[in-house]
Amino acid sequence: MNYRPLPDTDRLPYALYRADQVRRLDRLAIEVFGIPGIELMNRAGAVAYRVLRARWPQARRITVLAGTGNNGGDGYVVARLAQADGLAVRVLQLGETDRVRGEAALSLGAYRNAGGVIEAARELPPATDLYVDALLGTGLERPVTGRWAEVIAALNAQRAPVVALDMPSGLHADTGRVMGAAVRASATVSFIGLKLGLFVGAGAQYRGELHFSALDLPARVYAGEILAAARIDWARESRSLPPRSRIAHKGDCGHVLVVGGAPGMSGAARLAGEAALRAGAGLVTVATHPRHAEWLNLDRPELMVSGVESAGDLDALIERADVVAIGPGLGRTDWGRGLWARMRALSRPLVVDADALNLLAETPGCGPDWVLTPHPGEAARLLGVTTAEIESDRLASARRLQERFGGVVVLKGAGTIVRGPAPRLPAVCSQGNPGMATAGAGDVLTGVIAALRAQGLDAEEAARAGVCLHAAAGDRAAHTGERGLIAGDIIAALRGLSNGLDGED
Ligand SMILES: NC(=O)C1=CN([C@@H]2O[C@H](COP(=O)(O)OP(=O)(O)OC[C@H]3O[C@@H](n4cnc5c(N)ncnc54)[C@H](O)[C@@H]3O)[C@@H](O)[C@H]2O)[C@@H](O)CC1
Ligand SMILES: [K+]
Repeated sequence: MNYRPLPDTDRLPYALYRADQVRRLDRLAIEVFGIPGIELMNRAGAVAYRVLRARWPQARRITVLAGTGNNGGDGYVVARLAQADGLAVRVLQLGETDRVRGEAALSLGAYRNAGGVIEAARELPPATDLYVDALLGTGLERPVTGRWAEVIAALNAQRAPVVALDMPSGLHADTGRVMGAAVRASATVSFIGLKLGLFVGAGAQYRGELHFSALDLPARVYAGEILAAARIDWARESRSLPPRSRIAHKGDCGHVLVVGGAPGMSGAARLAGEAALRAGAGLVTVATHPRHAEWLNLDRPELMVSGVESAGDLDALIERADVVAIGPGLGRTDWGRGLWARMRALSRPLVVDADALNLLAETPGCGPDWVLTPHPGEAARLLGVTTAEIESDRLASARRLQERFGGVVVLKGAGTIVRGPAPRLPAVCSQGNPGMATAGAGDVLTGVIAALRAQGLDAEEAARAGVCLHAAAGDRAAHTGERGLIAGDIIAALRGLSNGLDGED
């Protein structure tokens, strides 16, 4: 992922918080642990300044865009430090400085006492090497409009790097929604707690390279706060993968049955099957339409294939399988409908994807041992809402899906969410890239989750690990470029990653 550790910034933590929670942590640090607010602000500004100096050491002219809240306060600290270092600094203010209160006012005073000047933000200076976005942080409370939106649009239209303090201004800290306009940052330096909105919604699009500092707050500040979600990545989730027994035989590594591949859509089932093999399943059978059953595994003979005319043909196959992945290329004709109807009636561990989800949307039901893997469009059909509604609060959408359909929900998209039954924390995957928006990538994920489930992980572990393995494999495949990345490239990266050979991207 887009993260380079720098001195003075911690490795990205796994805890994600909402804005109200981070405010509570702030308050606790100040009121209970006695760290003055201005001290926190000075630390925040200092960390951000070090990040920008380390990343853009050649920048001599720095322009700070400041709002009237504490985010602006952090910005004045950066301005003061840059000025003390002999850089050419301009601070452009949005909103009146006489509205600046509290710690931000102290910070403004310190900047002015050091000879700093504040200018009204009329237009962006034509020559600047770097911008600091200190307009809005977690205090964003309404859509960005008028002059603020114009300044943000101008910032996004120019070419100099932009370092956002705490959050890219205009990005909602809880949902990652763009509130009218948002700063497209080159880097974001976030403080105290990582905000959910940096990882869900448009977060990945707007945050740029991500840095974090807890500002040296004692661990006890965090002890009482239940996370809003956990960030997950392959480095961490790979730990749930059991080591292979030295005396394993193929039956010990699980048997996955993939059900799908209506005429014209055999590739989807084939991709899911091959992905399951590469993610370590001992045996994989593809149950598919008889029309192409004979040639489906011609170039992948390790896959077993069974042509099924109708649901009755499935029974013997189900008997031998540990996990069934149903949906890739299933279609919605009588053939696919019959197979889905048979599968949903059985209490087998299922991974439900693609057309099986569309059929589930037609006749809703609930399964305790299901992993559902909808993309936003399928999620919208399942909940009877629009895709835009799903996307406007992805975490809430995943919760509603889980409550309605049971099992574990994997809501795909940038920042894939894994949501098991409460009180388990929702998880947000911080790996993956837009190259993975390609035909068949979802089929690969289905195969991977089924393979991990078949190797003994429970539904939620398999969903979390599967999402991260798939995303890390996509990142690995994207080393040679996102454009033109195909599902087979993701499959090709699975094996190395699942053996710990290239665990971190
Ligand atoms: N002691 C603290 O509380 C610390 C706060 N920190 C910084 O403080 C930030 C939070 O500060 P605040 O709570 O003051 O909030 P912000 O500075 O994020 O913004 C609040 C101000 O912006 C205005 N505003 C909100 N939405 C707007 C919109 N759409 N258009 C125009 N104006 C809008 C509000 O009226 C208010 O004046 C954090 O993101 C972080 O950068 C850090 O300095 C660490 C310590
Ligand atoms: K900001």
